[in-house]
Amino acid sequence: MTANARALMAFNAMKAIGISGEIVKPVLKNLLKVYDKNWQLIEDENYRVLADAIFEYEENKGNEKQKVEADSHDESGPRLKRLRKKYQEDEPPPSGETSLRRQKGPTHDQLQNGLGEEGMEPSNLGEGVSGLDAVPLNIHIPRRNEEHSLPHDSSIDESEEAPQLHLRRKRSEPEPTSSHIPFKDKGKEPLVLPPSCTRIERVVPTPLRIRDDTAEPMSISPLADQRNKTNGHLSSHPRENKVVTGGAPTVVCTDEAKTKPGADQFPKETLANADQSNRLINPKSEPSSDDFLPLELPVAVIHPPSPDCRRAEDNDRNVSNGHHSVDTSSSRDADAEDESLSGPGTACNNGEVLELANVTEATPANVDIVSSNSGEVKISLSCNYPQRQPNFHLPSLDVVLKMVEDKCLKSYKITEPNFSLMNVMKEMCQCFSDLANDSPDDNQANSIHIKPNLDLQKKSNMNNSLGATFENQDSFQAPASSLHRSLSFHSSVQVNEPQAPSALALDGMDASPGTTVQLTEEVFARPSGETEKTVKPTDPEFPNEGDMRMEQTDPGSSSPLGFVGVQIEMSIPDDIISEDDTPGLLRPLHDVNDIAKGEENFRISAVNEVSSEPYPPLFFYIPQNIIFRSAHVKCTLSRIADEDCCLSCFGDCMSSSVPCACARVTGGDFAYTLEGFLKENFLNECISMNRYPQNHLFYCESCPLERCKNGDLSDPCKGHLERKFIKECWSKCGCNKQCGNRVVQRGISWNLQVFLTVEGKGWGLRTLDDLPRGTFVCEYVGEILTSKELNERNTQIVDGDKQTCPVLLDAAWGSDGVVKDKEALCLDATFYGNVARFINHRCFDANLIEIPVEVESPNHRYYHVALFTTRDVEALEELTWDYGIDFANSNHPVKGFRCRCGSKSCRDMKRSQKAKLNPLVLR
Ligand SMILES: C[S@@+](CC[C@H](N)C(=O)[O-])C[C@H]1O[C@@H](n2cnc3c(N)ncnc32)[C@H](O)[C@@H]1O
Repeated sequence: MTANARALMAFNAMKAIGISGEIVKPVLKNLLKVYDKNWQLIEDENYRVLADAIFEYEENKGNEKQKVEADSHDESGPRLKRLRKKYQEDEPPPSGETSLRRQKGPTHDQLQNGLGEEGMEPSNLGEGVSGLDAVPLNIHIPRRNEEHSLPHDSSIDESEEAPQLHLRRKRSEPEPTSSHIPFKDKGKEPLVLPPSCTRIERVVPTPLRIRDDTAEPMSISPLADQRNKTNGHLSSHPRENKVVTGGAPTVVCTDEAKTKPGADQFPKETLANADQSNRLINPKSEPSSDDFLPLELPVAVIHPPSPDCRRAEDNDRNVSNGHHSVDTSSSRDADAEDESLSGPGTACNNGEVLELANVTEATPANVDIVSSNSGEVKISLSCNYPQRQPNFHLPSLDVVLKMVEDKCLKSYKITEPNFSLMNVMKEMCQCFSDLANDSPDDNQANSIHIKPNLDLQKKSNMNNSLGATFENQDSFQAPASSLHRSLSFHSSVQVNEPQAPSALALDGMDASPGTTVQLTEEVFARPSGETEKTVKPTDPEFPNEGDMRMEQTDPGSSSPLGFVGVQIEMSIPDDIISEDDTPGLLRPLHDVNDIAKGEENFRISAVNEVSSEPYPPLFFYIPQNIIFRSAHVKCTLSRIADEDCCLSCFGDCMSSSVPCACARVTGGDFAYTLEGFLKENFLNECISMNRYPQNHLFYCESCPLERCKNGDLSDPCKGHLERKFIKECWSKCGCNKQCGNRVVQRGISWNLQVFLTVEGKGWGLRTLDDLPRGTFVCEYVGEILTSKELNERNTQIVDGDKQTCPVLLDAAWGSDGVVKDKEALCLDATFYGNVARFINHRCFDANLIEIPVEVESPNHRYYHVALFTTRDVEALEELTWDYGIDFANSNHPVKGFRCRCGSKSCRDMKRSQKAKLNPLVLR
């Protein structure tokens, strides 16, 4: 924000409490000097310092006036009334008190003319005195432990003409116990103030906003960020809402400053010396509680007049409260602002230069960077800076972050435009906090302790400073550091209340009831990486298409299209190709208690019982498909004719004796039983077609798969498997979300777990529940891309083991003869995917089968791929499905790997032959 904007906000804030700009201006100007243009300090606690300084200033002027009047008249005239209670040396401030004044303060005229005792009675102050509503003011309430101020120095001669500015030092305060904080003004009625640390839910329309320094992009998913940022809308997902008016972390926190416990805060000698300069802001002892660490702050001293005050200012960009100084741009702004306030050449019009002098010697400065939501875990930088090194200064945190991000972007080929180092660190704090707070006792039976890798521990000085142990822990469990490569995982077999997926609109708008949501059919990426969505004019090929507006009526329903229309411009990061564990691999960190990060109905934990490899490969967890780039997904309401929906149904279609229109695709019968499992016949047919494909292959005229390999000289189609479809009811149908013909769209309904396989297949997925045959397990979710795009992806990948495992959406490619490239779709879960990306392959007799499911589109080219059990599966059994790999065909889109499925019918002949020679190969 520019200095001018900040100045304007300061003026507005003061205006809101009745102080005119005329009064504010000189004081603000002076404050800027004192604080070395650190606006933060002025803005903290809703301009508390500024207000205090103004009152001081006015009081002094009032005193002067009274003095003059007393001299010239026998009887005293009206007196300026102090508006605030100044904390006296021995008197701690009231609990939770802030100096924020909600009362309508005196006008400039009142201040000039003096104000009678009665005039200051709250009852006479008019609206906005005690009610928060009337005052258009946002409040920056410091979090506990976070208030920092320097106390008033009683040694300062307050009768001086110049405003006495009080830098405030962190003051210890007990946690407020009441939300009603008495604000006394020499016996006046207390005003109701919000307690410190109180979340202010209401933000009144004003340029001032509650700052949310700690708020993370709730969703630590960059995708969500992308969605939010590129669309300029707030996402509808509650975790992503970061509106200051509500949501979780709206507590406004000032940056904390810390020091070594017990450190002498203000060396007496320096204070004494400075005092002689008649400008020392002398600290006074403040009550402290255990909650507070004494502050080690640079003390503000005022030097004697300097001929070159500008230079002095520039040389002394210093830190305050251990916090970073203003960045250079804001400094420039501040300079400009300073000039705008005082006019050119008057920057040092008092003939004084204020600087923040570092009075401690070789003092470590702690710069708090970021903390977990609850604040108990934080990342801070400890900086031991050399004594009196003239050029040493703590740089602006913003500038540091920018520099590191730029480096990361270059070094690690990060293509995510909204990549934020701060978010990564925030996520780290939160993960640490979550893991540390995860009580092993809660889940003892399901706790799996992995012995730390002692070698690695030794190498990396594993004895962590938290004193955490990795086995036999009592109450604290330290999360394993990814650097240390040791861990203690706890499986979370916790059943959450099933939650309806949040309403998502394609443009990222909050799809609240009745909201008109504009669905866009294609999303185009600009070269810059921004996204642009356009509604294409009617396509002659799809004559019914045109206006694609729809009414979103069900607030609890998932996206009507079942995928999020976000264009992700992404090239394959080098680290995927080379080394998953490359330091700096920039993907969201896994929450091993729930790798879905709350996106699914159930937590999906990740456990490693076989090695010290801590986490599954990193990827972006998405619960619904997203479009990569060129995929032409035709999902428009106008294309969904009424006959494709069961408009006349009501409640549960399964309760009707007559199958509804949606059952048409499954031969006039529902694919599901009343209990929500696949019907025997349907399942048997699907299994049979899968296992014995010979009779169910079709060949397209010009196969997109071959085309993208060889262009016009493409080989003939090698055949695609015809598949049986399920058609579920959806939002345009008359039934409700609980309708028995809506199974897949309701999401995962069983406890699943990601685990490291012992057979060397990498990570796999297993069930923690017994699953009956025909159970829907999960959808295969990933990026929707064209087979051409997939081919391009595959050609970039050189290491066979780090390949994509895409699913071709080719079940209907033969029906139209020639499929256009942009319509030849597939799903790839390598970078963006859901839990299905962990399901390993098993030849022939896998316990899962993939079945196409149409939810929102009658277009067979785009459908969902759902995985159902082919037999009863016991708890803890690995879930597998047959990728359909032709191990002999090196051109197969799923690149071959050495199959370790263990099936007697394993199709990987090389491996099978080896196994015959050495039975140990197949365990
Ligand atoms: C979709 S991923 C499955 C999850 C993967 N295991 C992981 O750790 O992320 C497919 C990859 O898993 C491995 N994989 C899957 N099934 C396998 C099998 N039967 N034998 C050996 N490796 C297998 C292969 O490396 C394959 O490329």
